[in-house]
Amino acid sequence: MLANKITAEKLNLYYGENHALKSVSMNIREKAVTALIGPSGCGKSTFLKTLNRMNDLVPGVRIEGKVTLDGEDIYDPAVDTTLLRKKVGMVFQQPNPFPMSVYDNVAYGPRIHGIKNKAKLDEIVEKSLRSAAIFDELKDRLKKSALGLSGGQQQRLCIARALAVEPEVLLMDEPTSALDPISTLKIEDLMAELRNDYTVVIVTHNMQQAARISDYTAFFLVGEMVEFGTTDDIFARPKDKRTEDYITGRFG
Ligand SMILES: Nc1ncnc2c1ncn2[C@@H]1O[C@H](COP(=O)(O)OP(=O)(O)OP(=O)(O)O)[C@@H](O)[C@H]1O
Repeated sequence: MLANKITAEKLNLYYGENHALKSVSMNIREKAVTALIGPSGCGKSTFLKTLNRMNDLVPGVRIEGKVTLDGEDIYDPAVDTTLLRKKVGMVFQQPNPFPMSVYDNVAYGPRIHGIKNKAKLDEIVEKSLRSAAIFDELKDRLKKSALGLSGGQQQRLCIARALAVEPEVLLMDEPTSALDPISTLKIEDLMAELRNDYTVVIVTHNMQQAARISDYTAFFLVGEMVEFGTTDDIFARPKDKRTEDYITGRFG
């Protein structure tokens, strides 16, 4: 059994009157891929965003309960959210490179965190692009605009950008849903590599993808976390009838 990296305890989240997360408790294991699955609007993205306090930015949001990272309460008022988001990085559904060069996209985070030395930045940019399996494709285009890349390349660049600040956890919100099948495969292969060094939590609509790439799976339904287990168990031996109905395609 792997160690717990993140623990959510009785987490409730309200967007105004909308009770979007209902007493969700979950242990997210270190250096493993955890997939969040469930029908549209069930709270997967909302839960994902509670893990680096991205929902704090939503007006009218109310959060109760606890989330700990390595045992520390991330909702403690003393927590610096910039440092939290450095540790817990995020990749979104639509690739969103900044309108600047490939190099500057990856160097952006390290620069913000105070790294100015050119040789050090060069090293970080190369290492991050390599980790995102895109260095060879882009090594001759580092000074070119990131907006000229294909969607799949942009998404791997965004992963490199997230890795450049040396996060411990990577949150991915449907990172392949805007990509073609070949780019999707590249990102899935990449995730298999990333699990060696990072704790990865991914929201996916695609159950085959969850089954292929994740070690653990959590099934959400209308704001509740219905079932959590190893991906093998959730797909082959679901305990809850609602999980079984969903994974066998009876609803959703
Ligand atoms: N910023 C927001 N403000 C108000 N309500 C929101 C906001 N984001 C999400 N919601 C609501 O919270 C509920 C859960 O949404 P969420 O996006 O977490 O679901 P999801 O499972 O990720 O859905 P999808 O698979 O369609 O992305 C929905 O009822 C949604 O309308």
